[in-house]
Amino acid sequence: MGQLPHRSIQSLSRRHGPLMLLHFGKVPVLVASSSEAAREIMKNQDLIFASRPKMSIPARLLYNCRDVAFAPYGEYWRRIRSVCVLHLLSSKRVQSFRRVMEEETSLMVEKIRSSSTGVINLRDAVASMTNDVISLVSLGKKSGGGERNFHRIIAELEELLGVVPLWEYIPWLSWMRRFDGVDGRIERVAKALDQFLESVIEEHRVRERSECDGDELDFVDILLDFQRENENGSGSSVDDDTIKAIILIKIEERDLEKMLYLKAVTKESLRLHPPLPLLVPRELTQDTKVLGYDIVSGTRVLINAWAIARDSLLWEKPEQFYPERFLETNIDYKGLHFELTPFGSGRRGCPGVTFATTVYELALAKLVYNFDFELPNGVKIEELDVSESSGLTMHKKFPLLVVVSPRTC
Ligand code: HEM
Repeated sequence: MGQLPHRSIQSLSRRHGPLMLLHFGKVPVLVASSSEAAREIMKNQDLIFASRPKMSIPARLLYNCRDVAFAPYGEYWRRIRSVCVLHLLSSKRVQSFRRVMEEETSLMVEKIRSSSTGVINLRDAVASMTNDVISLVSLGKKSGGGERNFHRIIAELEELLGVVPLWEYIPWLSWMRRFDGVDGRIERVAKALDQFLESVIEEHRVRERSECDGDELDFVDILLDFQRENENGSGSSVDDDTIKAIILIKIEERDLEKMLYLKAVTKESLRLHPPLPLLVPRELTQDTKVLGYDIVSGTRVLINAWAIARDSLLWEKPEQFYPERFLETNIDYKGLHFELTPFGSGRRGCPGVTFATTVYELALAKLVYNFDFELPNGVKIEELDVSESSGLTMHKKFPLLVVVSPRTC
């Protein structure tokens, strides 16, 4: 599979077709690489494809998969997802985070403006702003000191969630665990995360809540309220580990309406560089047929959204960055168009779409409004290295260094 499995799977599917059944050790894995196959899995048969496989690394790091993204399909998942969607990720709630987003994107612009070096690492500037927005709305405080360290741990968590160890699929290779160092990293990260989240929860518990306006509550406040309501009411209890697991998946993720070109640029960026190229693995819970092939219950499912978004049968000049293509079509990434699903679709589709795209578009709008950008040392745009790094989420491998100059008009 190599470091970039979406690329290896794409070349395999070019030879063997858009629906392949692979065997990772003993585990059957169905790989979908066409929009028809993706529609079949995420829409027509969504219910029986809505579970997640139990994988040992997420289980250890995410409190036995008590987070929304890795929890198996069922009542527990339905309950915590609805808390996230209703209280944290709805359009109304995202609008209430708007002030934080405005302030942090303006602060990013000011930092860039006052930088004396002239050459800016844009990748890190945007990542740091996104981390600050997410820290503020989730934890109620900004990155700094201990939290900076926390962002390093989160980066390591993200990397570990993307590791697919051989011993996961081939049990007799489990002796390798003693030598590959993965277990040690998992234990270190799990401990550091737990200590940090414990302290955040404790701080929120002892903090006096003044006449708090509902909109000022952060994610942890809301989850603690949910915990209290469940203790007093008839619902089943929500313990601290559940709260920690839910916070983690939120953090890890990290008058625009009229700006059509800007929206087209967002779509084109997500088409060419979806942060989760293979989405999040699913698991089939019932025997079925997909595009005429029999698939047995328990099969894992990967959807190569990256390959579908570059399929030459669906896209003209698919490798070219050409935002204008979206000015002439209504295709978007909200889960209804299976040629573009960077956020997945159906029951397990990403509930953070509005949150993510609002921050992204606001940051982009402020950057292009305030600055002109050039690549340093006369490098041409076609020469820019856009290689990807490995992990659960895909990042640009090398920093994006740019020379900025303030716009005068
Ligand atoms: C550009 C940014 C983002 C991308 C590309 C993205 C993409 C995805 C994808 C592909 C999935 C799996 C979908 C599927 O299986 O069909 C997912 C799930 C999820 N995402 Fe996002 N996401 C982003 C940002 C966010 C943000 C900011 C949040 C929260 C604040 C978030 C919260 C979640 C959650 C909770 C799930 C699990 C849903 C479930 O399994 O029920 N995401 N995301």
